[in-house]
Amino acid sequence: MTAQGTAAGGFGVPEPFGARLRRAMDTRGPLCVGIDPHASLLHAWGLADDVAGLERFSRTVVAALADRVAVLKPQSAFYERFGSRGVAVLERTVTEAREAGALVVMDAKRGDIGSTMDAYAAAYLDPGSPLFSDALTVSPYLGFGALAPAAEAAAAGGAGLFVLALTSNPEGREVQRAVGEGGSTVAATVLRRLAERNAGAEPLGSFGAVVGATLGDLSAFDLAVNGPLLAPGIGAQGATPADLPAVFGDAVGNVVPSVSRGVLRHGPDETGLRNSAAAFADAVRAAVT
Ligand SMILES: O=C(O)c1cc(=O)[nH]c(=O)n1[C@@H]1O[C@H](COP(=O)(O)O)[C@@H](O)[C@H]1O
Repeated sequence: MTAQGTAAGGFGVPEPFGARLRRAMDTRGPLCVGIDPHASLLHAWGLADDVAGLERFSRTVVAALADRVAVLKPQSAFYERFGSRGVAVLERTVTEAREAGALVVMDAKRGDIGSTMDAYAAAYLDPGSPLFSDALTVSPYLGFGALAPAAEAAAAGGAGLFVLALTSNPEGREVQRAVGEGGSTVAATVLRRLAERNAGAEPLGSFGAVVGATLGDLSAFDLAVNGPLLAPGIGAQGATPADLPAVFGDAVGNVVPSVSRGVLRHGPDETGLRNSAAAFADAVRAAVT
């Protein structure tokens, strides 16, 4: 069975994302590398800030890492800024990364009313779509329930969601730690709703939370959502793999630590990218075991 397994639930039934991710984490280690083609990185790699540069950058990251890291996470914004030709590069990047064995989390942070979420789900979570990805980052700030069409499409297509809960940036606090009608913080409500969605899933639910590695002690929050915890903020934003046990406590085994610029700055040399990802992966293993 590859990372893109299709038949664990019986012929024609896609294997759930959570199960595929758990296997990838166990065999490759849990690291996620973000593909964020900033203009400054294109320049640093000796590439032009144009569609050809974008394509070369993306192909290099995929060639260097898709056969070894559990997850690659392209950031849609850096492709969208080139219009339809940039989105075409994003499509090829997703396809090539998946063919090479990585799971792809599309970082597009979509979130809207339910009827519009249906269309976002068709774009990213329908296996027939050119942008189909193993999982999608989504925003719950139009209400967790508004994400239901995406959750249903993900379940039907063997894909997953990563719902913003406690983001890595300092500005997130005012929204995410605000206390809602029931007396819980917004983030605690998101986490509780994820736990409900993932109840009974084995070995891991398909509905994850985004929880920044930069946030320090999170013991006030119940991170036991029976789903993956995508943890950006390692590298350029200042968190390190050594921070993970203190931030995530007992949930650390379900953490997918995510690094973008911290790895990408070692390109365009493929060996440089591989060595950097391997060093992060080793540091994660040392911190978590
Ligand atoms: O959903 C995300 O991936 C995400 C959530 C979050 O809370 N913080 C965060 O930085 N991210 C994304 O993770 C990546 C971080 O990039 P680096 O700071 O270069 O490692 C960017 O693509 C961000 O958009």
